[in-house]
Amino acid sequence: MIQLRNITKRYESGQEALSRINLKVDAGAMAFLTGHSGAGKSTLLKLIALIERPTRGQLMVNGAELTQMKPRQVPYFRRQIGIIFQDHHLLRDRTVFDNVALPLLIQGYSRQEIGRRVRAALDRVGLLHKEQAAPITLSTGEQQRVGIARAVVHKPAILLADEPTGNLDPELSRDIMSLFLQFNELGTTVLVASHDLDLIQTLGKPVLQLANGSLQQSVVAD
Ligand SMILES: Nc1ncnc2c1ncn2[C@@H]1O[C@H](COP(=O)(O)OP(=O)(O)OP(=O)(O)O)[C@@H](O)[C@H]1O
Repeated sequence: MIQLRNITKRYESGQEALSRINLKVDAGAMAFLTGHSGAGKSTLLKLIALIERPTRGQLMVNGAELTQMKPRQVPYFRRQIGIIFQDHHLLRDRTVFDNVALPLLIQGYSRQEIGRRVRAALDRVGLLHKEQAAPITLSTGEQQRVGIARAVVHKPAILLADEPTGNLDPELSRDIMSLFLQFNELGTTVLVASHDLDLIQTLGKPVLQLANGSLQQSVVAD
């Protein structure tokens, strides 16, 4: 599903964020990505989502070779991916429903299909009763769950999360991680970057260690 071969990423500043990374994540597998601040976790997720391009190496995602992908193909490629950030980037002047509907509106779904899918995604994160609420009236954990609903509403094959529990207390962090485990159970390939070693080591999934742009374990089987 995801395969990196000898991937190096050097930013224009000259900073080498990743050095000759090899990684294979099977379809339907789940793993956590950890490492010190600046180790390259966000960069690795951005390469897989084609937010950044590698400097060298080969990167295959769901059968596509990303290094050769033309800019006009990128939006179609991204439909296979859901991304969750620590700061969930919700639109403050729209309801919860509208925030979650956004990816489907962009992809041209019918109003009826949007309603059905948005409610299914909100139900899955336990927030169906908040569909007409403004994001600002929700707790931080609820806002993060809206971000997760928005990331999964188009049923992506791959879910990427960058420090999704960074602002949450231990109990809420565990709830959020359980949601990712549930999506994985349903067949989604999931990669979560997290500093929270105490939590992620209890979840029964491989923990990949990035250190100074290098990765130790490199195969994640389903
Ligand atoms: N857009 C950028 N331009 C230049 N350098 C960058 C850019 N983004 C990241 N870097 C550098 O690349 C290295 C890896 O950064 P990255 O954000 O991937 O690490 P991280 O492991 O996610 O860190 P954190 O846990 O602090 O979020 C760092 O040295 C960072 O300063």
